[in-house]
Amino acid sequence: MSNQEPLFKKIKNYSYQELKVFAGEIRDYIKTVVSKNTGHLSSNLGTVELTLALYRIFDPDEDIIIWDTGHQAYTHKLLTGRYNEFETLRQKGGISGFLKRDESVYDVFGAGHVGTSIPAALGIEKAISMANEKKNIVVVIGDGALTSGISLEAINQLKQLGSKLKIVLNDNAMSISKNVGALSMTLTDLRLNPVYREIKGDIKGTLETMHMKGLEHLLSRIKDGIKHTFLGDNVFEDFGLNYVGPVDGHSIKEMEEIFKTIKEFNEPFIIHVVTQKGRGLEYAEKDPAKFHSVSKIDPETGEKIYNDSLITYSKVFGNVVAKLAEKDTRIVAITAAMPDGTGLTEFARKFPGRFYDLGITEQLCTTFAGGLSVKGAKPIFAVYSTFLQRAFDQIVHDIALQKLPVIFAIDRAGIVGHDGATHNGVFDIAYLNIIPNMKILAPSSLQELANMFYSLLLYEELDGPVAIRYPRQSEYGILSEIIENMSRIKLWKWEKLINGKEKIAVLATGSMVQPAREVAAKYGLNMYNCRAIKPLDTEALDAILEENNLILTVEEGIKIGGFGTSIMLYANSRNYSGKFHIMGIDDEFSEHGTRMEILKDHGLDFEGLESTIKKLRGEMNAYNHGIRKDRNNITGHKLDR
Ligand SMILES: Cc1ncc(C[n+]2csc(CCOP(=O)(O)OP(=O)(O)O)c2C)c(N)n1
Ligand SMILES: CC(=O)[C@@H](O)[C@H](O)COP(=O)(O)O
Ligand SMILES: [Mg+2]
Repeated sequence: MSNQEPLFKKIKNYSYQELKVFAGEIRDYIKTVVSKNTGHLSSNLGTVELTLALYRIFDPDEDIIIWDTGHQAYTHKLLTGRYNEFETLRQKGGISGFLKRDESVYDVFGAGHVGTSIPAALGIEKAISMANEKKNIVVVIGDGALTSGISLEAINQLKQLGSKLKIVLNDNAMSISKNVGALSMTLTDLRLNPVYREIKGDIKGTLETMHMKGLEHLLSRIKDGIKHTFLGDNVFEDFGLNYVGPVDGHSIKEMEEIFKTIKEFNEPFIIHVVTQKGRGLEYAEKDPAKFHSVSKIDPETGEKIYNDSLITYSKVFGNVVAKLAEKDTRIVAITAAMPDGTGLTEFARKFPGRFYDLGITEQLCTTFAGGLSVKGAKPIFAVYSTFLQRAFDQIVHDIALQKLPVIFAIDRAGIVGHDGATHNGVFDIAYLNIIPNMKILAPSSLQELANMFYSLLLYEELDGPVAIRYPRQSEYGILSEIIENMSRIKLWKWEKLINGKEKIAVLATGSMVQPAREVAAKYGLNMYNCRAIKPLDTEALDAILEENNLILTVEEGIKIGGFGTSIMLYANSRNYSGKFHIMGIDDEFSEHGTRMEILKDHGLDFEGLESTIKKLRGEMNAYNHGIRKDRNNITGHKLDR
């Protein structure tokens, strides 16, 4: 935890001119660090003035300020004692790119997934009132996050719970891509409707008069005249919130006036602040979605610094399904606000009528896919592993129980790298493995990913849901060749890759096949690509149990409930008497760093796999040698007699 004096104390004395200069410095600093460390660029450039204004009026030592998601809270980090450490953003051992309670007392509620701010703030508000304390509680939430299920569920409770939350709605009309849904249209209306604009013009003057006349006058006006100023009669009023706005999110002065005023009220408010995603950096302003989350870039041009011949699993997935959808008109693709990240942009362009971006609604997407499948469509829900966690019950109750043929394309499965603990997709094997009727596949290469979708979509009669999990990884490959070379594979059969010399079998799945294969080749071990995680290929497994004295399983996922656990249970049911070892991720949350650094921490890189395999092989040989020696001893002893 940082010992630096928090800057939010200092900025209270800055003039507006000094604030303007400081905002420029912050933008430069964010650009410099993010371009070399990776991170969230556009969203953070948009919240600089908003954070400065907020922290001049509300005091993080006195008030409670909760940020949703945290991908836009870099200025918050800079102002709350982490200015120097910001250089280490998202690096191993450095500060997190999201909100983390262990990192700072000012990160009141940890986040990374959207929509947690209003629910958590409501709980905090109730706990404070139980302790007879009084504090201002402020939430900062984006227009995208506002549309997520739990945000709306929480807003629905505000009135009933007598909440006094001050919700700052940071509206940039964007989720990662363009925001979608009716609420986003309402926000556009509020932003653009000339009636509101006109009234907005009144706000400043009215507030000034109100301040002059004092607080009592202010309070007396809240129910009547205030509505004229605070634009009532919109959807938020129905939920018990006083609506204020729209406010210019790049005018510190304008925001301060509003924040100062609403702070005086013991009433719940939504303050509609309009910001520009990517503000102040030309390339980010032009294409905020592209610079939402960036890998290393040239800070001046925004050009990516990467090897052009590497392609991602997401890109192959997206282009493959866009190709296959030409052949089968029943194929439909769904995303929960991640069309770019999941690689579905090409599909959306080619088949707008068969593409659904339903906003940040993983639960809705899952059950919606179920509905589509009931009437003969072939829905593919493309989703990051970590976000699919939100839809566990929908997978169980709506999909698997009813044996509905929904395909889950699970991207970012495994360690994601710099995003860290909130985003690692390490639980999906375990949480899907335990669901009856669920099938799970994991490709070991880009070509195998293409072949899996090809075989599944064009040849397989599905009798229930299938998940295909693949990592946040780039590999060498040429997209056109991968698509041209697509062929039918036996989806549920494991592939023996190496006929070893020893009675040791390595059973690896997905991203772990390639590194495990290198080690197995070096030591002459039997090596299998276990592309089907569930159901197990029991025909192959029976033979493996028969032929080997040591079985090692390797997966990029949590060990408990994972692939290795399934093999162990099966081996146990067959009274396997050989040795068994599971390699995967221990029962802990992994930190941030590069993907390779974190895999190394878990012993899942080449060196880690080699050292475990060498050790186990050594123990095995010593054991066998021991048995032979014991046998010799016994025999010798007998001879002695
Ligand atoms: C549950 C969940 N689903 C998806 C995401 C991915 N995600 C991160 S930020 C974001 C967009 C949020 O939009 P908004 O709240 O408006 O923030 P902005 O970036 O526009 O400031 C999405 C979809 C997530 N973090 N959590
Ligand atoms: C904040 C958030 O959840 C997303 O922006 C996520 O960080 C993107 O991850 P990728 O960079 O892997 O697409
Ligand atoms: Mg937004």
